[in-house]
Amino acid sequence: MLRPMSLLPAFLDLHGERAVVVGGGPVALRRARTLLDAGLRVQVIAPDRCDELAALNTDWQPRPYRSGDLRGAAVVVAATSHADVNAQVVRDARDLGLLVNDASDATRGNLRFPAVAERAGVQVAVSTGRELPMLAQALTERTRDLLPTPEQLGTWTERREAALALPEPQRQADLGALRRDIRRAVGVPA
Ligand SMILES: C[C@@]1(CC(=O)O)C2=NC(=C\c3[nH]c(c(CCC(=O)O)c3CC(=O)O)Cc3[nH]c(c(CC(=O)O)c3CCC(=O)O)/C=C3\N/C(=C\2)[C@@H](CCC(=O)O)[C@]3(C)CC(=O)O)/[C@H]1CCC(=O)O
Ligand SMILES: NC(=O)c1ccc[n+]([C@@H]2O[C@H](COP(=O)([O-])OP(=O)(O)OC[C@H]3O[C@@H](n4cnc5c(N)ncnc54)[C@H](O)[C@@H]3O)[C@@H](O)[C@H]2O)c1
Repeated sequence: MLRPMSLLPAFLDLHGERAVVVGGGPVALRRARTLLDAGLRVQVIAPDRCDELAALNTDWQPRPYRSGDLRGAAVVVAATSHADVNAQVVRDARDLGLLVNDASDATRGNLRFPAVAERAGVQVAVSTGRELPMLAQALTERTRDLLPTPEQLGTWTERREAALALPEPQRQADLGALRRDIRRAVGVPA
């Protein structure tokens, strides 16, 4: 069993960077979708791939993994059905100082994938610090209905910017009112 540990919660801007996903099954598919949604260019290296993965906009190399495949990548996912291949991918990625996720043994890599609820750029991501993906999934499902609409977000952003431009004490007063409105909308005490 995976020893629970707290990880660094962080959101990475990797738009335009290259990701290499080794493997072409359902797990590689999930990771490829996540990486594409975050604006990365995704290369898939696998002798065969599932139909849904074929439908995505990736650069597919239809062959087994070779050391050297990771040059120029920012993020690497090892998601083959062979633990020894995944281990080699992780070693190569770590030698290059890259972010790497090992689908067969999360503790070997330095990158875990959270469950995510998202609307209009607001993202709530859950990691359980262990392997309980169904809990992470349930918590983000519960959160989804709390996410504001794009219209609410637009109004709140404009109110904040307007308040920041005001002199004190009006600035603090307007920011306080905005904070109360947001907390009420999300259902937490003001
Ligand atoms: C959140 C999400 C993100 C994502 O994957 O993109 C995610 N798993 C998701 C789905 C999912 N996972 C599994 C199935 C069953 C069907 C299948 O086999 O495919 C399904 C499908 C489903 O449930 O729909 C099985 C499974 N998962 C892991 C193992 C252990 C192992 O392989 O050893 C096993 C096999 C043993 C078992 O059944 O437990 C391990 C991990 N899964 C994690 C994340 C990380 C821990 C997250 C945490 O707890 O914090 C970690 C450590 C991976 C990592 O980050 O390295 C995504 C939900 C996305 C959403 O919201 O829709
Ligand atoms: N982390 C998770 O959420 C999670 C969930 C389920 C399974 N897993 C683990 O993830 C791994 C992949 O699961 P899956 O269901 O997608 O597997 P799968 O068997 O459906 O697919 C494996 C893929 O690896 C490719 N492959 C095999 N040898 C390769 C090589 N040498 N180089 C490149 N590609 C190669 C195959 O062509 C295939 O596309 C397994 O180790 C499984 O235990 C992780």
